Amino acid sequence: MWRRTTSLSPLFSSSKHSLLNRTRAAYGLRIWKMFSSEIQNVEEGGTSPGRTTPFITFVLGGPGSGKGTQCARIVENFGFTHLSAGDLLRQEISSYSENGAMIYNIIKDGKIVPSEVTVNLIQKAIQSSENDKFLIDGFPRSEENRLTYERIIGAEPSIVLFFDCPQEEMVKRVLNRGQGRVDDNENIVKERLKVFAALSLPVVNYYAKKGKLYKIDGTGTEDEIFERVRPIFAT
Ligand SMILES: Nc1ncnc2c1ncn2[C@@H]1O[C@H](COP(=O)(O)OP(=O)(O)OP(=O)(O)O)[C@@H](O)[C@H]1O
Ligand SMILES: Nc1ccn([C@H]2C[C@H](O)[C@@H](COP(=O)(O)O)O2)c(=O)n1
Ligand SMILES: [Mg+2]
Repeated sequence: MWRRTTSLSPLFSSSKHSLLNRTRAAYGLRIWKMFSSEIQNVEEGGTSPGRTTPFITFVLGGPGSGKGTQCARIVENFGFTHLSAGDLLRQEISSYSENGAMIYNIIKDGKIVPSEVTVNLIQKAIQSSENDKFLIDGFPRSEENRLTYERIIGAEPSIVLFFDCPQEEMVKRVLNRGQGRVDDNENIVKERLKVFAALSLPVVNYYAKKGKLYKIDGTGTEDEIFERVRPIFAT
């Protein structure tokens, strides 16, 4: 069953104690320890020294469904830090890191990079940020991605957004993107769509069953789509 954006549960509470309870439910011990000084403060009823427990939103959708575009709007309006798994991987390629060549060879074929590589990049990015609200865009792309994240980070997302868009529209957007991405061509976009249907949709269904999924109609203008997203984050 899909969660509808019209029946929104409050995502951000003004009460520190309800934040504590909600994040306790959502996060496992390892990520909880990363933020332990703040937790102690909240439990003692003290004031926050600037860092709170993280609120993590996974952002899912097929290639060209508008994840990156809408994440930029959420960042502008709600102060999240945007971590695109694809961008983190592309940075590894452009910095000629140890895994760069391997990542390039996988991305150029529209396949999925080994989960540990991607999760380690996400973990580093979270740890090096001062923010406590993250959009993790394009992740998890597979059940294996999801399970590896849970194993390494020891946590689950607070919520999951899914941009639902017809294939023809996604293909049109990808082919018009004009950013010179090695995977933005007709053959590879077809492969990415197949990978999305076979490996990513099961993850979408998993979070729907857990009641964490917000399915958003990804058609229309960027503004129209953002007006569907806004109520999810508005207090
Ligand atoms: N509502 C929209 N209508 C038309 N074009 C759009 C819309 N939203 C985004 N675009 C354009 O479509 C292209 C793909 O959008 P975006 O990069 O946000 O998708 P994505 O889901 O992040 O894709 P990928 O998974 O391939 O990174 C971009 O050129 C973007 O400007
Ligand atoms: N969890 C992920 C995310 C991305 N990749 C690889 C494979 C994708 O085709 C490519 C581009 O990602 P995008 O920018 O479209 O989100 O990056 C992956 O292997 N695993
Ligand atoms: Mg993107």
